[in-house]
Amino acid sequence: MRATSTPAPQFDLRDLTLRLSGRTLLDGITLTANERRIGIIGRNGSGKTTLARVLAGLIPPTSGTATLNGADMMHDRKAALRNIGILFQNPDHQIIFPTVREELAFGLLQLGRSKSQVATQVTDILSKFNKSHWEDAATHTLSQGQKQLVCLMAVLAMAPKTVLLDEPYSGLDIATRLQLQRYVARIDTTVVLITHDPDALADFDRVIWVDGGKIRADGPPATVLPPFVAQMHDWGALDDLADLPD
Ligand SMILES: Nc1ncnc2c1ncn2[C@@H]1O[C@H](COP(=O)(O)OP(=O)(O)OP(=O)(O)O)[C@@H](O)[C@H]1O
Repeated sequence: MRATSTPAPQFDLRDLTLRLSGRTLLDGITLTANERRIGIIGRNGSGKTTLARVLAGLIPPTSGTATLNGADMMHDRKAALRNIGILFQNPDHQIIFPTVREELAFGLLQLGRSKSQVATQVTDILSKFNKSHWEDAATHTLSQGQKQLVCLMAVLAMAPKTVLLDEPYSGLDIATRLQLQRYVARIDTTVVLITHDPDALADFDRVIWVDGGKIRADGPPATVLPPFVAQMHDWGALDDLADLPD
C-alpha cells in the first residue's frame, strides 16, 4: 500500500523563545496552525510584532523553531519570499521606490522573474484592484491609505501562501479602513492579522492572544475575544503607563 504523507502544518512553532537586551520578548511559544484566517491580539508591547518578525525569518529566535509549510524562514530566504508576505503598520517604513510601478516590481524581481514577466504582473495586480491609473504615480504623493494599498498590492503580487498584516488599519480613517478591509476580505489565501480591534476578528477562524511574550488564550473568536476585551477594560482602569520597562 502506498504511504500517504501528511503535509506539514502551515505554521509550526516549537518552544519559540527570543531574548534581546536581557529581556525575554517571546517565551516558549508552541503551536501549530492551518486556519485560513488567524487573528493575533494583545496589549501594546506584548510581543505581537516580534512574533511576526520571527515567523517571517526577519529575527532569529534565541531557541526553538518556527517553520512555515515545512520550511525554516530564517535559513531559507527563497522559501520565505514564497511563503509569507508582510504588510507592516506604517507604509512609510515599507515603501522605498519613487513610483508605484517600481515599488510593485521590486518583490517580483526578487523572486527571479524576468523584466517582461514583472511588467505584466505589475499591470495585472493594478488592474485587479482597479488602480491601473496609479502605475506612474509618485509614491510620496500618495495618502496613507493609498500607500497602504500599494504595499498590500506589492505583497499580493508575489502570491505568498500566507499574508501577514501587522496593524494595517492604524492611522486610517473609517472609510479608508472599511475599503482596505474589503480588499483584505477578498484575499484568497491564508491571512494572519495583528490588530487591536476585536471587531475585525469576529469572523476569523482562530484568535491567538499574546501577553508578555506568551500565549494567554487561543481558540475561536467567541471564546477568546470576550475575556480579552474584559481584561483590556480592567487594565484601562489602572495607570500602568507610568511604569517603565525593567
Ligand atoms: N530590538 C529590541 N530590543 C529590545 N526590546 C525590544 C526590541 N524590539 C522590541 N522590543 C520590546 O519587545 C516588546 C514587544 O514589542 P512588540 O513590538 O513585539 O509588541 P507589540 O505587541 O507588537 O506592540 P504594539 O501593539 O505596541 O505594536 C516591547 O516591550 C518592546 O519594547
